[in-house]
Amino acid sequence: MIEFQNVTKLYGETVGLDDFSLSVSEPGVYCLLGRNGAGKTTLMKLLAGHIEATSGSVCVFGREVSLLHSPDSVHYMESGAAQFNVRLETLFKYARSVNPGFDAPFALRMAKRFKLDLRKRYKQLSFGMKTMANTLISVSSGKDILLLDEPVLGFDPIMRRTFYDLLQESCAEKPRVVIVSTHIIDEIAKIAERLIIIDEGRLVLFCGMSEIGERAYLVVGPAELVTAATEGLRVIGETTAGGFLSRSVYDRRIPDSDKYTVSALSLQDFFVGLVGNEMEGM
Ligand SMILES: Nc1ncnc2c1ncn2[C@@H]1O[C@H](COP(=O)(O)OP(=O)(O)OP(=O)(O)O)[C@@H](O)[C@H]1O
Repeated sequence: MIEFQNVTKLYGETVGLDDFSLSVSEPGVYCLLGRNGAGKTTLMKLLAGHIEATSGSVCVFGREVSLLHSPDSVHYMESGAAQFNVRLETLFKYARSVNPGFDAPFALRMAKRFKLDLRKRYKQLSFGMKTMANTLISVSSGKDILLLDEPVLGFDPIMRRTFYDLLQESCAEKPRVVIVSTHIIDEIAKIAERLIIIDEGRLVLFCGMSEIGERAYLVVGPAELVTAATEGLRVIGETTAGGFLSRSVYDRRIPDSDKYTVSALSLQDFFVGLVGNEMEGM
């Protein structure tokens, strides 16, 4: 479906992606994580054919993507790019006329759930509502590959919950690849099936969410016992307080013990441990 092969994207001397390879072959929700400037938007723009790789290739359904061949199966709306001066109802009609696959009934259902007033002009919407309108048009696009760049930016917690429910409903109705980039990590963790982490333009991790649940955990207890129990394992973060050591581990599980506690690591803590510590050379 999607194939990045040794893709490097340079903006002058700045690295957007660096020898990046990734192969996505199954539908599902993919959570794309990376720090600011890691290359998430660059990845999406390359996939949508909005920019071209400096070297390497990007293919969608076996066809190489370029500025001249942007894939019809991909929907991507650059955040902040749109400044329509029309009512939302007109915008939906427009979306339908340029894309016959646009699922208008679903878009209307979503707008109702989001309490979005379709008679309002796009320009008059609040920041969160504009994101909502963009997100809604994207999810209703009917395309096989959806790229959602910060789709819940400016949403209140209730709207975010509504969005995740609707995305799940939409994917159940029509399975497809949905790549979601967000900094609100633990919320997307609840619905994503797979995880892509990039850092400084490079792929750091690509795995199933269940693997994180199995292999990422926290061990807390007396320092010498925790040190011994986690010896040889990949420790991605640690803190000490009063003779107690707390270690975040990404490796095989260790057995439970009454000498220390082993508990689940949130995706956010896992991400911070993995990427934050690597940046500091751990
Ligand atoms: N048009 C551009 N011109 C110059 N440099 C750019 C351009 N677009 C992106 N970059 C640089 O490429 C790198 C990756 O940027 P990108 O926008 O892909 O990151 P991101 O992961 O989406 O970040 P964020 O989470 O902050 O949105 C950054 O160093 C950024 O400054």
